Amino acid sequence: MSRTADPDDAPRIPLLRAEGLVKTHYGEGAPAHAVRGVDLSVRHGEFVAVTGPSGAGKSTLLHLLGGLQRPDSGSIRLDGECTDSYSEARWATERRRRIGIVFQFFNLVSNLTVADNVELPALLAGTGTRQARAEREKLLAELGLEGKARSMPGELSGGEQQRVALARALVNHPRLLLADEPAGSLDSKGTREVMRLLSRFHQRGQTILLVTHDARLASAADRVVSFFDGRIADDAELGGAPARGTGLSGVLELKD
Ligand SMILES: Nc1ncnc2c1ncn2[C@@H]1O[C@H](COP(=O)(O)OP(=O)(O)OP(=O)(O)O)[C@@H](O)[C@H]1O
Repeated sequence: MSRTADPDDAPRIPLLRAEGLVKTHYGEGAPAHAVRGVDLSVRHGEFVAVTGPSGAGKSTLLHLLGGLQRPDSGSIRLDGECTDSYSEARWATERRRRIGIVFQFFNLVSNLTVADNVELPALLAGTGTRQARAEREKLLAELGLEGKARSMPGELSGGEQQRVALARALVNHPRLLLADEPAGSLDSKGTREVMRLLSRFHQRGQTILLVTHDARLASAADRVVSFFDGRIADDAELGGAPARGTGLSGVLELKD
């Protein structure tokens, strides 16, 4: 049965707690044991990078954590609340309200303007038109896209599209931002922009779980979870960073 956390417990309860997650994909060939028993907690305000080689199971893990796929076994708690019995509709609601997601290929709605792409999740979450517009304007200005509100996604560069996707993911002030290879299809300039923005939002308290195969990008996080063959091989706080979110040196050194 799902349990809503006592607000007094909030600082001690992880924002996300996954226990014993297992997921096998059954496709045309042999079954792919993508996630083979993963325990992972993410505290409020953390910036966690999940890194590892191609095929290690990173994206599958992110999909499980965002309710885009269901685990074969194991459970996920959000803010202390068990999600095991969530329906698809409930997960969709949670993704609008508590979990923002950005993907490698942006997944913007191609026939909606930039403004509408960003506003839509706010309207779907029940935010009034005026407030949704205000949130959209604030985010687009913050992300350097104020002149692009009336553009269509196809008229933007990859980096700009990913910033729109980030605005869309953040418009409802989610507790958790999941980012699946957000720089995976960007050049080094776009990569730096996106990583700077993730760090900036993190410094303001945004909890982020970033999936990346790129160790340099992972160094922007304050904790790196190394994934290998469906399991966590290492889970390390990035000690020595002078302050939260400042481990960007590897990213900033990326050359065009
Ligand atoms: N929908 C699917 N159907 C069948 N097999 C899948 C599916 N999704 C993932 N897999 C397989 O599960 C394993 C883990 O894939 P996953 O995409 O989670 O890894 P990854 O670490 O994110 O890899 P990459 O960095 O290349 O994206 C791989 O063997 C992959 O081929």
